[in-house]
Amino acid sequence: MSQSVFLVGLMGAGKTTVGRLLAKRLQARFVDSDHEVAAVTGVNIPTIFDIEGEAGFRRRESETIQRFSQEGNIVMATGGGAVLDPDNRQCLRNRGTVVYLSASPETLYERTRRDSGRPLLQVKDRLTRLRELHQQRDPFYREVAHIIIEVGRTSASQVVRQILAALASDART
Ligand SMILES: Nc1ncnc2c1ncn2[C@@H]1O[C@H](COP(=O)(O)OP(=O)(O)O)[C@@H](O)[C@H]1O
Ligand SMILES: O=C(O)C1=C[C@@H](OP(=O)(O)O)[C@@H](O)[C@H](O)C1
Ligand SMILES: [Mg+2]
Repeated sequence: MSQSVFLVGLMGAGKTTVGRLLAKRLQARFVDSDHEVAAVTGVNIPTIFDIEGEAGFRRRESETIQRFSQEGNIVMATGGGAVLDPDNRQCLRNRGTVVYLSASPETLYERTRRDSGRPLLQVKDRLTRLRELHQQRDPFYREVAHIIIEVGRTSASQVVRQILAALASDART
């Protein structure tokens, strides 16, 4: 495979988990954009939000996406908000195959239960926040995606199998 694969979707959809497994199966390099942003700054995502605000984090995220999407043969897990920036959407759409891992807010709620690493979910009513984010972002995920996978009750390895099947019948790969 030389065409890169970019995973998009909300927090908890499984982009990081599935991306790592998918990269192994495709013998491609795995890149997690959050991980790269943290590596460059030397601090974790909540600390970047604290110091630079969400806007500072988004700038760093966009730089990371622009840089890594130029490489062929990678699997990249993007952060859930990467699609908010039209330049990011264009870049992802044009430089690889974009896979939207689509899940209900209820599923995302269950999966982000024990998490403290996502600043946007440090609120009292996490389910309402996830519903709002879903409503706001779902149209962007659908706009940018070449492939949409519903990930409700599917295990991560099943999701990988579904992506591989979809890639096999996709003209770009
Ligand atoms: N298909 C799946 N089924 C059940 N749990 C999953 C699945 N994919 C991921 N998870 C779990 O959900 C949580 C969030 O996954 P993660 O890969 O960090 O999502 P994202 O990167 O999209 O925010 C993790 O605890 C992970 O183990
Ligand atoms: O949805 C978002 O805006 C964010 C999602 C996170 O990544 P994951 O989608 O991997 O959790 C991370 O980039 C940051 O906390 C902001
Ligand atoms: Mg992630």
